[in-house]
Amino acid sequence: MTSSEDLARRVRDVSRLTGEFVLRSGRTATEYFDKYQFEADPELLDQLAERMAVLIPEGTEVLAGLEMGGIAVVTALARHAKLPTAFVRKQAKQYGTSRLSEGAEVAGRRVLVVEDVVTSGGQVVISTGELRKLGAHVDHALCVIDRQEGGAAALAADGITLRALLTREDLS
Ligand SMILES: O=P(O)(O)OC[C@H]1O[C@H](OP(=O)(O)OP(=O)(O)O)[C@H](O)[C@@H]1O
Ligand SMILES: O=C(O)c1cc(=O)[nH]c(=O)[nH]1
Repeated sequence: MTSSEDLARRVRDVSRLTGEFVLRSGRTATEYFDKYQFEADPELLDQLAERMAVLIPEGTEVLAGLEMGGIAVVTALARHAKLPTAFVRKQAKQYGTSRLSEGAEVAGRRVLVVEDVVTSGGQVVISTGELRKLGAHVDHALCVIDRQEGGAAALAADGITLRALLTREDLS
């Protein structure tokens, strides 16, 4: 099995970019992890998912991946966890089923929010709020990379405990 250090190195090698980046939160950064690079490599994504599966809190009934990068992660994770999966849009679909959360039913179930990268925690807080409005019980989120920029604290303030496979420190 690949060591944790080797896995972190592979993620860093394929996804770490330097330059000037505007982030989702509006912050600027000189370092950016292009998650689509590790998500586009099926072997690497599967190894990440295998490691993340052991971090799933006991009692989780549904895995909910966030659009867009979180969808690939949650799909890979579900293959290891054998749990039903929901795919959470940023905006409800404007036609057809009009759903914000597609796939597995979240109402009344213990839902784990699955994300690729957490920076400020803003997107997880927004999507968790929407899942809770749909009746989901959310108290944990799991991500591939925690950039360690206040996301865990922002989530904690909203009653969400963040678990991360890798931190920015692991990738430096
Ligand atoms: O913790 P935050 O400050 O909210 O930032 C992290 C969010 O930003 C990125 O998403 P992005 O907007 O790039 O969306 P995408 O997955 O649709 O590409 C990332 O996938 C998280 O959703
Ligand atoms: O905060 C973000 O928007 C963000 C940071 C990062 O490193 N990677 C990413 O995809 N989004």
